[in-house]
Amino acid sequence: MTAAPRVVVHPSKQILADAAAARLVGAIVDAQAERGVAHVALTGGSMGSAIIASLAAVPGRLAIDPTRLHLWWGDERYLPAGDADRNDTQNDEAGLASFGIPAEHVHRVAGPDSSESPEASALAYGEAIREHGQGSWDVVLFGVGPDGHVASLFPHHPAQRITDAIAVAVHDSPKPPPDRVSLTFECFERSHQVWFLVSGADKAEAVAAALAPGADRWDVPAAGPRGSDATLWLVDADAASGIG
Ligand SMILES: O=C1O[C@H](COP(=O)(O)O)[C@@H](O)[C@H](O)[C@H]1O
Repeated sequence: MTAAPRVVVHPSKQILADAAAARLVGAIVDAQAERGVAHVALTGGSMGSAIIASLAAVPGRLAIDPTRLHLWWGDERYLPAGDADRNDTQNDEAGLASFGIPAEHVHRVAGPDSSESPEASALAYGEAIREHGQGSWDVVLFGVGPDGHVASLFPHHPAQRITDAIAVAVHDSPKPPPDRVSLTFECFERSHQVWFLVSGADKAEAVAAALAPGADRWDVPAAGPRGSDATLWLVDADAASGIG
């Protein structure tokens, strides 16, 4: 059973980031109270870093026990560690380290400097997720591209159709860089909460398409993921402008 999408519109990108950060603190604190340990999948892109930056200003963040929080990425660009175009680098630059989470709890996807191929990196990441044995994600954060992509799952891309795998190598990405690693839809399906963080008029068409009745994830990947407890579209007014 999954939760139907619920849309929450915010006046601006900054208010969206700030409100989503406060909501994330609450979700992590609740997960730690209910399940002991919280596992959160972060996202790259503009909103992925905006929420990290806003988290640093949430007073309640001190209610989070950083030793019982594990951070992962829903996808990563297959680039060397520290490369400016990596999602984790951009999240680091937004202030990730300020939360004092043990480095071994920040699970980074291996790049070409430490893995033989995107396939080997995807396999290793999947193994790491399996080793942590978490039954499901407490929160998965998604940005949404103008084409409706989420993580590195793009419209009509064969990586969407990989099953029986936690993570997949993505080649020929329509958005540079061409090689990436992404968690699969099958992996994302094991989520308590799925949140789509979307800002900007350039995303309005994708938001409307993903929320349209009968939307197919093959055409609009953002139509796919849903949480068992909540599926939230946290958007600003510009991104919501196409919703009927
Ligand atoms: O390439 C990517 O794009 C998406 C969306 O990014 P945005 O800047 O348009 O919000 C992002 O969520 C994903 O992690 C990243 O690899």
